[in-house]
Amino acid sequence: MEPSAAAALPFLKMHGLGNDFVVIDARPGGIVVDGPRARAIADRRTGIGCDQLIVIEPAVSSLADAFMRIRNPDGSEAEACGNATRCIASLLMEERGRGHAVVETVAGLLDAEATGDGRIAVDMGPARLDWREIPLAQACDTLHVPLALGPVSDPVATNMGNPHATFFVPDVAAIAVADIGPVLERNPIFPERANIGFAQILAPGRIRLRMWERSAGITRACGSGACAALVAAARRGLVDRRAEVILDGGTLEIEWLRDGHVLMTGPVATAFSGTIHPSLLAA
Ligand SMILES: N[C@@H](CCC[C@H](N)C(=O)O)C(=O)O
Repeated sequence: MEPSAAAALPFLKMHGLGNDFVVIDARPGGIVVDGPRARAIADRRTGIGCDQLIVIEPAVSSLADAFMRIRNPDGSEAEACGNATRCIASLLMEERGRGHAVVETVAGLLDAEATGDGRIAVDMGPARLDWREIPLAQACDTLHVPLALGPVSDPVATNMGNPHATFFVPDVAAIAVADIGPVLERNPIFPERANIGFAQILAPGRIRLRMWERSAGITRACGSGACAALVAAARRGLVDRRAEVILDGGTLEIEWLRDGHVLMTGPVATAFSGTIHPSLLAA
């Protein structure tokens, strides 16, 4: 659809634990929110501002309620976003008047259900552990990736639909995430870049996690990052298969099921709504 025809395009501002999204429903008009438009909207100085732009599109699969397209602030497309999946699932549940929804993404179909206490649980699909699936640039054991920078080394790589590397550290508060995060994200061992997590084991069932997200930088929470951290910690024998992951913006409950799927449970919130200024769609 041409930008002029989309002059009154409405949006919702939602977030999961402070990981914030501009949500556009593209089902009615078929509007295309491409990379340049996503960049313009996501810009916190000149646009609306968000960690990710989320576009709801008609489902491709007959098993899904809608398709969720995820764009990072640089306009690139991400394959997964745990916090946004909870947000979109809650919108679809409200729309359909039921307590479950199936959200389609480029990485697959994600089942979600309301837990009854205001939170949403999402089956984030299987954690993928082979180096080719992360992807990494060279064959290696994903439990010990040969990568080090300053005080961090030896991360665990996990694909939760999107690529993650989790570093275990004794004190996450001491890590200069803004300095080393962008360098690690772009290390040549990650041909598609990677989301970088810094995790501290607080107790057998509690992980403190700070995130540097691919393209978005430091965010208050990252759902897929929390899933990756739990899987990484369980593979290292540091926690059991279920833990609370405490992010800057709050806590997610994560469980790595025996079938390899990862279950993420947490809150969703709507902050405000508005319409997108046509200049942001002219990009
Ligand atoms: N905030 C997200 C992850 C968003 C995508 C990520 N930046 C990527 O590029 O893979 C989450 O909650 O999972």
